[in-house]
Amino acid sequence: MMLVDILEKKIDDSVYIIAEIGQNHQGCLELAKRMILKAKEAGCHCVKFQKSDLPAKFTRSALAREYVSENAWGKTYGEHKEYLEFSRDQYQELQAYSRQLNVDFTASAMDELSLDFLADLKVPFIKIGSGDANNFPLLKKAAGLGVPLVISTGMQTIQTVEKIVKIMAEAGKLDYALMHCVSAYPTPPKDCNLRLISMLKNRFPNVVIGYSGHELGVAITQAAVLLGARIVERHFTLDKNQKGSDHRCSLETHEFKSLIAAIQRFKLTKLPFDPDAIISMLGGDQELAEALQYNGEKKVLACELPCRNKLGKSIVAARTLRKGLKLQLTDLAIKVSEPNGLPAEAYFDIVGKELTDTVYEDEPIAGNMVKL
Ligand SMILES: CC(=O)N[C@H](C=O)[C@@H](O)[C@H](O)[C@H](O)COP(=O)(O)O
Ligand SMILES: C=C(OP(=O)(O)O)C(=O)O
Repeated sequence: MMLVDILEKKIDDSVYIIAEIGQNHQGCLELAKRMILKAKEAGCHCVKFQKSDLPAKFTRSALAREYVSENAWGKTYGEHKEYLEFSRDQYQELQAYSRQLNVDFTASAMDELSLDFLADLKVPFIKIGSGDANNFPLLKKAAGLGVPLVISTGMQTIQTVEKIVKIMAEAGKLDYALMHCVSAYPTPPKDCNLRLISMLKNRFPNVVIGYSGHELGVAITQAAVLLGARIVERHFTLDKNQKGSDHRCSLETHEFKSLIAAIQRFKLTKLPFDPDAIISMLGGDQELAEALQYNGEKKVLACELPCRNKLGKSIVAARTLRKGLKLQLTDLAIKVSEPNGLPAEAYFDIVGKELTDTVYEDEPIAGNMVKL
């Protein structure tokens, strides 16, 4: 099955399944290949990686910060991320291997250079992860590339989601999907907020809605499908006990197989089901009930704050900017910064505003540095 068939609504009884290998390959090409093979054997339609150009995604101080964690692959966050990053040649090798196995191959583009890189590789679609859902210039650029997009919405407010849809509409972009997502690893069931899938479907009836889940197990993801998610993404691992931030909330091969088998048994043309029907269909327990309870409007949740602080994007100075300057777009860049600055969604709002402090290149612009 191809993603475009879902995006063009040519198929309405199937779900496109993405195995998010992400950085669960431990920086090892051979393990990455083995994971691709296992994901294909489990029945996934796509294997996905995460592509970053580190100086484009992170400020120098974000790369230099100490990373003290049992999941660290280096002393600093930069060394850690470098260890997990594959080169162009390695990407090409993984892409060729996926082609041999007849499984789609792609990655999330975590900065503008990575977006160009993936467009150049001619992947079937590009993923924009939650960390960039408020990175409006990246979204504008992505919308102009002529490549289908899958955009996650974790750590964001409904206002930001509306802005994403507006950016796509202004670019005349139709072939994109929005993924409901909560960026907490693992996400507690009560925070999964699955009803937002129905809300997104009602609010944006022309947009395909999917689910990128970080909870434990498969039942909540099955419920997401019964609410109408047509694309499912879950982290994939060959062993949940390995070192790394994402392994615990990932699915092993047998779990992907059981998730896919369950989805194939669903009568998807009868969708959507209501939460009570879903709980009884899935023999649901307390956790499923919590995931399906109404949790209010889409907002940034407390459980997402650690991820937003670590990987959320801020506005930073593209070059040294002197006090008194009226800010122009070319003065600004969007990166993960240490400490955080104004959130990326404020990018267009601060243009024309006066800077009250000098900000050095690659340093964050904080709220109190701009006369609003
Ligand atoms: C928001 C986002 O990018 N999340 C990604 C996708 O879900 C994650 O895979 C992170 O890259 C990962 O959890 C980071 O872990 P560490 O900080 O140990 O490299
Ligand atoms: C961060 C990512 O995904 P999500 O926001 O869907 O978890 C990603 O795909 O890189």
